[in-house]
Amino acid sequence: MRRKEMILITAAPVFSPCSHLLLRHSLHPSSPLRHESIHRSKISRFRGVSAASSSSSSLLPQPPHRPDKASELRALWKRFWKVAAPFWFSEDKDQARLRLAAVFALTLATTGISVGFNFLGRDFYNALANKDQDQFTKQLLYYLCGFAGGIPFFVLRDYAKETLSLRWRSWMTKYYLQRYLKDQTFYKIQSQSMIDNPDQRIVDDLSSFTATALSFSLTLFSATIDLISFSNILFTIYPPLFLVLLLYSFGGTAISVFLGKGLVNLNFLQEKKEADFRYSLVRVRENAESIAFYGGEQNEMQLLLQRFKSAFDNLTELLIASRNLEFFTDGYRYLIQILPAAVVAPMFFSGKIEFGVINQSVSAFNHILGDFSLVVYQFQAISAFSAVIDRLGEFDDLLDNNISRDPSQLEEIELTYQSELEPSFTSSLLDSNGSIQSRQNQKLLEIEELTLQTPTNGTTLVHSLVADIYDKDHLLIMGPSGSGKTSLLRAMAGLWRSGKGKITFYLNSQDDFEQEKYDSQRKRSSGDVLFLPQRPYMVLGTLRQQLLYPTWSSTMEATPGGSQIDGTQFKIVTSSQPKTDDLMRTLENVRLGHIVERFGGLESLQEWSSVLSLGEQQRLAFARLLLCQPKLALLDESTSALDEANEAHLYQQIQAAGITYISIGHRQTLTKFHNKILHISTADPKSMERNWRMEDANAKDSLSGTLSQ
Ligand SMILES: Nc1ncnc2c1ncn2[C@@H]1O[C@H](COP(=O)(O)OP(=O)(O)OP(=O)(O)O)[C@@H](O)[C@H]1O
Repeated sequence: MRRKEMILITAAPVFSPCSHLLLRHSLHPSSPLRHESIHRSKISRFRGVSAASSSSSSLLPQPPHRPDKASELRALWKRFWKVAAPFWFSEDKDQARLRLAAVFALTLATTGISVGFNFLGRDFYNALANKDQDQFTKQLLYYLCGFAGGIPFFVLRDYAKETLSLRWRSWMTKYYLQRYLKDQTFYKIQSQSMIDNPDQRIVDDLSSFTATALSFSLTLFSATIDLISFSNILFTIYPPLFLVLLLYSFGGTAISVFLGKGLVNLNFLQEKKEADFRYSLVRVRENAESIAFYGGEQNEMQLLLQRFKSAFDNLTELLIASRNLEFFTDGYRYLIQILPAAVVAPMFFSGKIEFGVINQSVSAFNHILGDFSLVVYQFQAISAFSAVIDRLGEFDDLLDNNISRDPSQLEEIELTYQSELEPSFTSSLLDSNGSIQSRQNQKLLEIEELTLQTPTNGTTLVHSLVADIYDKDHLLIMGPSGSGKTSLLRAMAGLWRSGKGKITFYLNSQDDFEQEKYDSQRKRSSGDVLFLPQRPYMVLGTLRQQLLYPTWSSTMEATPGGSQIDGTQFKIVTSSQPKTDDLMRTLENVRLGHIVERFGGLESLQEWSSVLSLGEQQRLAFARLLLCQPKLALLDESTSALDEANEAHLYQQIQAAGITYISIGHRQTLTKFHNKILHISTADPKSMERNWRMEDANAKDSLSGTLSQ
């Protein structure tokens, strides 16, 4: 529900004799308001069902069974409160409550002004009917003064409401983003298809929630005040008119609920189909090069048209259904204009009331009917709002980690970070010129009896892995495709917890350990561990930002409107930011110096994943690694797109920088940059045998191995 609707319900019947036309306009198919209603409407029984990405919808949990309407309403109210409450108890609560009080006060004032206009209207028409020119001029003046004094209250009420809604949205956006990006929740949601379209919930649903929640509360408030003020007027004029009004509004509500029930479902489907269509277009954009190489335009065209047609067909049905409903609702609205006049006219004819009272009763009737007919007028908006509450409530539960873990899963991998141990172990390592040296090193990583499973179906990938990684150890993980190499890195990064066993990192940064909650995200972002995926992630930004990612980021700005969510959680705190010279030198070190000139400097803004080759992107990722200088680097086939000479060069660079690394790779040429090799074979689901073997990279004979591949 939007601003225009609020005015229509509370003020329009008095301000304009053509209020019904305005009201009708707000629900006209071409009205933006109506469009939004149609576009967003869904029903709560569809909770949990995808509203956009068709690709994920089938994986989503089925909607829970709802026993009856009363408990459904209670659950909806609980969800509403859970989503709405935090802002009003946040650090910004004083400002928020003050502003809310101002909005309510202005609403009260506008209702008072409406009542005043109701009486002005009566006297105005009485003067007209009595041909009393002096009185008429006086009333006309009063009316004009009333407009001049009253209109600012209506405008200010709407402005105050909109700004409060924006403030609320801004706070909630930050609140949701903070939890979404915390503890890799965004990754769990995506990789396990927990809910559909979190992005849509953060952008559209939050915006719609704050605006509608505020509008609905104000509408209910002003409807109650209106009801009290105008019922009195109407009752004083003619009590039976009040009875007619009650019958009319309750009957109208029941009929429109009955006629409109199919519409809600169609609205829900419309949103999903439109989102599917939009999603296919986004995929064409994202995969433009692959599609162009394949020459797959025809297939894409067919798919796109198919999805559009599906949306089109549904919209056609929806328009027919809403047309049928409008036959009733439009009639309902028009009849209001003559019904009260028809009821009180006999009293006017018999001289019991004056002419102006007819206008007054029409106006009061309109007001009260508007209050009683909220369901008729706002049918689509109410159902859309209940769906928004459901979607946000579901998201909120997930972000609170209430449903992120499968309760049937009793065990999970334990991932801990401890301060570093005293150097106590002598390990062998390969130095840059290829000879083996022995020296005392610190243990950086310990893996104890790790059994790793896939999160969605619990397939075991690795059985009882035991491994120790010491400072300057370089481990290469090898194995057939799909055996679980990347998944092992996922477990080390804390992304996957399914399985059992223990992974312990021994890293320094004593200060960090004083913090109460110490999570893997913080550890990794503190620069101790850096992960390089096979396909490097290019952020949206300049070349400088590419190089600084993810170790250094710009400080978060204050929330608009002054709300004070702590934005520092994701601020990355490490050593001071590298200077331009360091960045240039590092680019030279990874043989990318030429791109600075090619793209016009470090501040150049490009779509980097498109303008750099995959090999160049992998070199850029190594530049990040060299700048960040982590204690431990996890490299997932991060040189797969490079020629052997470049690959060797990069490994020499990170060895020279003293970085300990664990790599995944298929090429035999990689072995010379590692001193340990972990061979993983595809796990046999029927066997509990270990499916891995650790060996010294220099014991070349054992590379033929005994493992079945
Ligand atoms: N989110 C997931 N849910 C369930 N299974 C998954 C998931 N992600 C990956 N898998 C499965 O886990 C297995 C191991 O995947 P992983 O990516 O670790 O293999 P890999 O050894 O790195 O393969 P490659 O060498 O081809 O990159 C695969 O069979 C894959 O299909």
